Amino acid sequence: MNLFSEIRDEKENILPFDGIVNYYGVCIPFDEANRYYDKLLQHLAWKRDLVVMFGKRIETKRKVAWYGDRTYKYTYSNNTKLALPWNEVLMEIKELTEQITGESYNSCLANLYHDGSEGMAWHSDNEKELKVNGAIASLSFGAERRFSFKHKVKNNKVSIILEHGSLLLMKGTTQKHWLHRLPPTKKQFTPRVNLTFRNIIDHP
Ligand SMILES: O=C(O)CCC(=O)C(=O)O
Ligand SMILES: [Fe+2]
Repeated sequence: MNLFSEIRDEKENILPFDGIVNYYGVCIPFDEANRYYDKLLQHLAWKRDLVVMFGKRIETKRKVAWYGDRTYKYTYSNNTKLALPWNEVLMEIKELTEQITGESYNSCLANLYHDGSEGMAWHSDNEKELKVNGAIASLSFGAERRFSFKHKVKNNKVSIILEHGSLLLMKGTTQKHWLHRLPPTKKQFTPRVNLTFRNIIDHP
């Protein structure tokens, strides 16, 4: 079954089962979202990411930056990152996200896609450092892009367009049962900034 949906009702779960994903739509007014977009491009410590593809470590064109309450370590693709301290713009957006979603977050992974040729392959955010079944809030700025979910066993698919200034919340057992990705597209030529607010388990 291939289910395509663009749902704006914040109360509605866009997944049919085995997880909860709420699309809140545009939460940040256009001018405000523009201001954040410019600030994020300018003030985040953007660096190319490392991924493992066909057993090889590859540097991506997509850039990332990672921030948190403390210098948390986060390891994926055999690559350990240390969180940087929050800056002003991220703290402002984090507080806004906490108000809207009613959840709290202690870290943020930021992604910068320069154009539609850059995306992110199927994965779930289930690294050992992340709180199990913790809420992950995803904010989008700049170019609109499609975001897709695929069930790990049943192959159900759900897609949504992430708009400038929008918020998507993944929670419950979503990461356990579903993969997600940002597919590349030939239809976008401008950058997109994505912020995913998460909770890292704070080991003493
Ligand atoms: O860019 C996005 O919308 C999603 C990014 C993502 O899935 C991640 O950082 O884990
Ligand atoms: Fe993800």
